[in-house]
Amino acid sequence: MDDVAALLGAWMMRQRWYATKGRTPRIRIIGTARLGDATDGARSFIHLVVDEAPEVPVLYQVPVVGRAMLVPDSPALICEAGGEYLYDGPHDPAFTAALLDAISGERAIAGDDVSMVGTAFGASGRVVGSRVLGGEQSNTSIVYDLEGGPLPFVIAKVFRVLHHGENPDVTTQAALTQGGSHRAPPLVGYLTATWPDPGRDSGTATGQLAFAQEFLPGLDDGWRVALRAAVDAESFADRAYDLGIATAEVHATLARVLPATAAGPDDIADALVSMGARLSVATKEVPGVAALAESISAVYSAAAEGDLPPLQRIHGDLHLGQALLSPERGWMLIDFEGEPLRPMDERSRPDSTLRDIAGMLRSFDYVAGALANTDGTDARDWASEARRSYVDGYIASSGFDVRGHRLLLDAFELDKAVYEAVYESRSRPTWVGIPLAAIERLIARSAPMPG
Ligand SMILES: Nc1ncnc2c1ncn2[C@@H]1O[C@H](COP(=O)(O)OP(=O)(O)O)[C@@H](O)[C@H]1O
Ligand SMILES: O=P(O)(O)O[C@H]1O[C@H](CO)[C@@H](O[C@H]2O[C@H](CO)[C@@H](O)[C@H](O)[C@H]2O)[C@H](O)[C@H]1O
Repeated sequence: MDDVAALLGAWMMRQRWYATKGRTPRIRIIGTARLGDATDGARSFIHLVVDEAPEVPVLYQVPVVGRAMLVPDSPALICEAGGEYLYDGPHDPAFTAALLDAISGERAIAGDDVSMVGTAFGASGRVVGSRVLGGEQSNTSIVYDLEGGPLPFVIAKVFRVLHHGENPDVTTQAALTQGGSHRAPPLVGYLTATWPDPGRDSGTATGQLAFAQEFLPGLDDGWRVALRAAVDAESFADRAYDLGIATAEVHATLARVLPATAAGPDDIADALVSMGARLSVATKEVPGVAALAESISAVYSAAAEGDLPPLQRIHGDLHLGQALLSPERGWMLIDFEGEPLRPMDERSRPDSTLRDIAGMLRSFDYVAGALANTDGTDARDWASEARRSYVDGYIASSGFDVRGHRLLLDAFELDKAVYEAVYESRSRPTWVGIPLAAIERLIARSAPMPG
């Protein structure tokens, strides 16, 4: 096993999803489960491995397929070990079929030090093809072509980094499916695992490994649709209005199906404390934020006077890239995993719907920012119209007086822009000016009127 661990580590460090780039992994396999054998003899496994090289060890899921024969020219080859060739599971048809079978067959799988079980919401179908979606980053998404079932296409998202506890990408979308929402692709099912965790009182941890949902082929996400409209100076008002309705409908279903609680002054105080904490981290990392920190704090303090609408499950990282526009079904929301920079256990807590609204408002501003960055096009009016219309649509569907909570909404927007400044400085430094400009605007508009 030690040899396999070292070989896996050498391969993992070259993968997009390897979380601590630049380090040499120190891998220990803590559990292995065999998903099944294909008719050609290929054996599908999921290894759970801990990388002990970083200060805080990271737990990964590594699905592999063992084959006796070499697959010529396969880019999915990981290594040769124990007399067989190991392949990266999501890129191998034996694993992709076994994964969907484990989910939709609701199979309980007892492995070495790890157990797994599938939960299904409906039948899927016979797999006739599968491929990994491009742009693989922290997760790996597999698209399936199916026959003989209710859905022609399914997408399975395989989480590479694992955590104990519920993953909102699964549980929030499961709630939407159970609540009958048409605003998110219906869930087909998911795979849960339990593994040893000496750091926990129970000695074990449980979390989701993967989920599958309907795949809607050929759709553009909202970011592309909006960017195209802005480039053509074509109004986005109607589509933004509909997106406001879609957001409100998702919120309504989630409030009905998952716990929602009235918010009191303590909740506002907590929300503002957490904004303050994010701000202080951001000031250490982004000089542009540090320069504005005092004024940002003043906006947060002003918001303390407001009243917070009820708290409930939300999307958590809503932006145009998380909305798909279907000609037949309208806007649908995806990727309910929450903000990647926020700890997983915080992401399922009841939160304010204003956070999602603020996230989408930021996204319209980003379209203008991205255009100004690329060719200097001024799309500020385009963005203002889209922002107004989005809020109008949200109010029309929910009846919730968003504009009556302007101070809090500004605070959530600022908080998101602060998050974005950190995100951009780490991932796309040339874009950091977009959230920084928004922070300046939000501060200016919140400043008390002179005289
Ligand atoms: N159900 C779906 N139907 C169609 N496309 C999807 C679906 N789910 C995801 N996608 C596509 O896959 C991309 C990545 O999915 P996402 O859930 O955002 O994964 P990640 O968290 O890895 O970014 C999306 O931008 C979208 O283009
Ligand atoms: O899609 P993810 O869940 O990984 O979200 C992260 O990446 C997003 C960028 O892809 C980032 O979104 C920011 O940039 C978008 C344009 O590319 C813009 O529409 C968003 O409004 C803006 O926040 C997101 O913040 C981050 O969590």
